[in-house]
Amino acid sequence: MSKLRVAVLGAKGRIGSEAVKAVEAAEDMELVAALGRGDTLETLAASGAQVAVELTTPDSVMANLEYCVGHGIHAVVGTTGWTEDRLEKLKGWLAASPGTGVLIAPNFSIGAVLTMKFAQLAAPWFESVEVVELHHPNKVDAPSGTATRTAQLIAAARRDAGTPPAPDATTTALDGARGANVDGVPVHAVRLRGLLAHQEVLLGGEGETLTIRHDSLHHSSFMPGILLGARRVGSAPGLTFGLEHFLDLS
Ligand SMILES: NC(=O)C1=CN([C@@H]2O[C@H](COP(=O)(O)OP(=O)(O)OC[C@H]3O[C@@H](n4cnc5c(N)ncnc54)[C@H](OP(=O)(O)O)[C@@H]3O)[C@@H](O)[C@H]2O)C=CC1
Ligand SMILES: O=C(O)C1=N[C@H](C(=O)O)C[C@H](O)C1
Repeated sequence: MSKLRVAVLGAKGRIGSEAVKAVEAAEDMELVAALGRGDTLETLAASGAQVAVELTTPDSVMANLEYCVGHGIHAVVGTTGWTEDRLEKLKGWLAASPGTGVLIAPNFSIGAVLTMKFAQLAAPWFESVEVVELHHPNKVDAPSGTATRTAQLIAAARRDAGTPPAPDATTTALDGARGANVDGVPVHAVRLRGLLAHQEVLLGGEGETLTIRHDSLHHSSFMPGILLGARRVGSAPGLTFGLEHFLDLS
């Protein structure tokens, strides 16, 4: 059987360099290109890549995806920075390139995907809910893509269930003290040397609390999800948002 031809964008980065090794080690894949900043995207088409794994930066991801989708190259995207405007633009490119698939995964680790699922399930049952994400200090964006997605899923679950807003008597606060407001859910971002990627969802009700915590201790935690995404994205034309859709968890 012929191998899946995979390219990695952001190949010298923290997660991209790990993805290069994972693709090289996968028996059903061939690494056909490994691009860093400044490398020409024409290498992608010339390499015959079927799937591009996009692990760059929020300022680079859109141009890379426009090229990939325009050339019928499926994409598995871990890069953060997704807004409604950006998603709409991407959907427009995909509409003009039927058959091409893009997976955007706010988090590729199974534990993080399950954290989001568990949080969604628990959210309507507690009066209060807040999200705390903790990352290495080299991360350029805050809050993390995972925390943003988690808060959005929590907010939707509470809206659907008719759960009232969480109680909060704060009348005076230093800027930022109550975190960022993501769809009504406070999200707090910690940056600390020694950490990689961690998240807690704190839920509180009368006389009880529930904490859902996930820790990525090494970039290897993201690799099975990336490889799964690369194998599946070609059979999922259009936009898939969240790895849970390829894990039958949606
Ligand atoms: N979804 C998930 O599970 C995960 C997502 N991430 C996300 O992935 C992204 C990368 O994270 P991380 O590896 O820590 O960041 P790094 O800064 O370590 O890596 C990004 C790499 O991309 C390179 N780059 C920038 N622009 C381009 C371009 N146009 N073409 C090719 N390469 C480019 C950068 O080069 P230079 O240094 O020269 O700028 C750098 O080497 C972030 O958005 C992060 O949040 C990270 C881990 C897991
Ligand atoms: O930058 C990181 O490191 C990570 N980024 C993603 C995010 O913003 O959610 C995924 C994971 O948290 C690691």
